[in-house]
Amino acid sequence: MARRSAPPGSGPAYYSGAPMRRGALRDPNESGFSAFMREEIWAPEKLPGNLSILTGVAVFFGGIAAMRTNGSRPSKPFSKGNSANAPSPSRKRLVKDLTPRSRTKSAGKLVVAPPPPPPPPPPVRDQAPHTGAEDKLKSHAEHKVRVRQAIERKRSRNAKPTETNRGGWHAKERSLGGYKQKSVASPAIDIPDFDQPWRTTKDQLHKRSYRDDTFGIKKDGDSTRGSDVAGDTNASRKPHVYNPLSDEFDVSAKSESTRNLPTEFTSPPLMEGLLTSVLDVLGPHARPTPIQALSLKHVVNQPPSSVSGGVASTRPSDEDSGQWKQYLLASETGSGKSIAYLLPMLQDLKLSELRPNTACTEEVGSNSRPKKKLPLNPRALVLAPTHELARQLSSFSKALLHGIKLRVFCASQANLPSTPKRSATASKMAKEFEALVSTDADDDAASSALGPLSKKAARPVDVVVGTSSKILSLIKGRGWDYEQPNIEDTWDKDEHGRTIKPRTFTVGEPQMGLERVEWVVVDEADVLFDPDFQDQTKLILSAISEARGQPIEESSNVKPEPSSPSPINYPFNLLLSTATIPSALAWYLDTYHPALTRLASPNLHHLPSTLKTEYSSWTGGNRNADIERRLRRVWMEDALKGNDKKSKVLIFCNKNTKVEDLGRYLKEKGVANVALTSSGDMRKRGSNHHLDGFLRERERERPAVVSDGEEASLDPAPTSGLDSEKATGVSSGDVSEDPHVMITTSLLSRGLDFSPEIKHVFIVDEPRNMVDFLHRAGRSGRAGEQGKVIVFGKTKGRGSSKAKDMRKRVGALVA
Ligand SMILES: Nc1ncnc2c1ncn2[C@@H]1O[C@H](COP(=O)(O)OP(=O)(O)OP(=O)(O)O)[C@@H](O)[C@H]1O
Repeated sequence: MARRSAPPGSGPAYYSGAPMRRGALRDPNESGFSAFMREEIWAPEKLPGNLSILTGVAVFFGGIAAMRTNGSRPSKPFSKGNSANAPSPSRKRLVKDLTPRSRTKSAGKLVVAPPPPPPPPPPVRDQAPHTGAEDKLKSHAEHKVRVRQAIERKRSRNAKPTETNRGGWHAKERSLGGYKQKSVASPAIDIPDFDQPWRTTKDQLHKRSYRDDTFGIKKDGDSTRGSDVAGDTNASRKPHVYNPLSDEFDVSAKSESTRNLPTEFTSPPLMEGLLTSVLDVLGPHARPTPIQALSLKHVVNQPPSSVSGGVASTRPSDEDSGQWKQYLLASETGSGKSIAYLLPMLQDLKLSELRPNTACTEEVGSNSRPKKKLPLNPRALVLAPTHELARQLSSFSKALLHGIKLRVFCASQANLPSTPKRSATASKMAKEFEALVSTDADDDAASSALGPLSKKAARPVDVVVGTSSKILSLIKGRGWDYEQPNIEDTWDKDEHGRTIKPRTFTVGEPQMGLERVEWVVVDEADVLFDPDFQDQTKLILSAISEARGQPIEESSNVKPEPSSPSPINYPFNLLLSTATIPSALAWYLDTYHPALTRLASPNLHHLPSTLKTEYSSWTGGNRNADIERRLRRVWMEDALKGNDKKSKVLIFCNKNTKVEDLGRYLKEKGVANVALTSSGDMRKRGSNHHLDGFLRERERERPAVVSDGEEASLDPAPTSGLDSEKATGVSSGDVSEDPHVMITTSLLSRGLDFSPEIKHVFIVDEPRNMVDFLHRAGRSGRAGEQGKVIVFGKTKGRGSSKAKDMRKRVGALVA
């Protein structure tokens, strides 16, 4: 049967059409309002819902009305004994009552400001009969007063600092001859004058309240030393704030804050010649960094008024009192600690030289009977953990000595242990040294060791800089620590299987006397007093004490510890310098040097404020490829910024094998690089040429002007480190350009002053601890230069929690 077609305009079969509209059945005479009421309000299906809405609205408005009349205060007064009839306060009110009215943030904790004065009493009314209307009026007036007070409180919290609350939380940026720092002052904590240039920012203070009191001096058991800071102590007010890094750093709370630090290198006056050299090196507008200011104030012996590069008439007061100085200088990386310890030392050496009856030539101690004169007889020693650092420090010291003509000798010749096994270069150097020192007698011998000086210009060495092991071999003779294998099983065998008795090794002659040593600087003290290196360092210090006639006797009965210290008083000035105070160092100092004064900058244990932190995620594939990509991104950013020069990048790995692997990979990809491991051949050269292009280069040292105006060359080949000779033998990808990448381990993370061209530090392996991180990162962003540290890590999936934890820790270091 044929299907009937649907009528035109009809919908599909499932389409039911629009429902009939209500209005369709409406009485045409009914008004719109009554239709609305009938259909929307009174309609039986809507009535219950409408009634609940109405009830809700009524309760809401009723509640408001009730609160307005009775909410602010119990309608009936109640006493302690009558608390039963007290209205139960709302939770909001309860909280409000328990919370201090006004709070001020200070130094990372909430400092509770005194509560505001009580609200003014309500206007006095006539003693008229009490009516309900009057109660309402009264509560309304009180309510208005409270609202006004709340507004005022809010305003005062947001208010800009006034003159009396100068600084408040307002950070002020100042430019300081190369050092740009933010400054802030808060009346709530005791930090130095507002005029001091190295103030911390609000954020810094907030994040590290525990450090506010590390600015300044700490001298256990001696409150008089800090007499010029008397009254400044804020130890009692120090908030206890949890520091997530406290297991790694000493955040001891025993320091005092200090005021009135010098803001110029001239105050207190340095000797004229020394001041000129400092300004030559740093620039004419340079100002002391915080740690330098502390050193100028507390460690530098001011020259007597008769001296301004001329002749001193008296010894410095410290010497008169028979007190040897013991100071720890602690401040963040790149903040100028070298100058902070060199200035007091060099100035004092010069002053003692100018003194009548020159003490610098006297030998001290009861056993100072005339001995065989040794080639080196310095008055100061500077100990450094690596040869590279020793060379750089020696060059830097020389640059500071043009004006005062003291002589520095770098004891580091090659990066080899002091065993008889030496490379050809090293033994050649040793022979040269021995030949030089054996040709002349007495002090001239030492000066001849310093290079081709004419006899007229020859002077004894004043300062020796070197690694502990090198200095020990100068003191005790080359190979003093060489252990002759006595067990026959370890001896070599010839082709017939017979054991060959090893050649007896003769320990070399000592080359350095210690009787005249008056100053010892231990740079990177946290390394050199680390349990691994402590023995060597202490051996040198005891040897000096013995040579000066005051041998150190260690008590063997009780094992000393901070609670029962065993103070060691060395008969010379001892300066320790460090960017981090790990717990081990703090323990050592508390135990053996409880009287040592700690000078610390406000930014200690934080990254330099000019150093930005960035995180880079591994993609999950080839990590070397990720590093290469990031390197290229750095250079692309340089190009986009219009920089002609590609910035240099320092990459830190944990292991030598990783260094070599990454070096090879980058080389294959055409990225020229220097891969430097602790055992690399490049380090055996006895110079810093392997770091050329990466270390900060200063103007080549000017020849020293000797007393009669004659010029003489000071530089022996091994000590220079600033020579422009290009490094050879470095692994290089693209031979057409100098390497822009250096890959290394923590070996080079200590103390070295890298070039400002190093704008990026890559940390590709998780450092062992935060101390290590601070030192690695601190190779960039030095002396107020901009820098960036890029931390690589896994941000997703398994193993990412480690990276997250690392981020948290790094976050706590951000200044
Ligand atoms: N007052 C200053 N003004 C400008 N530059 C300075 C000042 N003092 C030092 N510098 C420069 O800052 C750089 C870093 O100095 P230095 O190597 O002494 O830092 P440091 O605190 O010892 O660092 P690290 O902890 O890494 O050893 C040097 O190039 C130095 O010349």
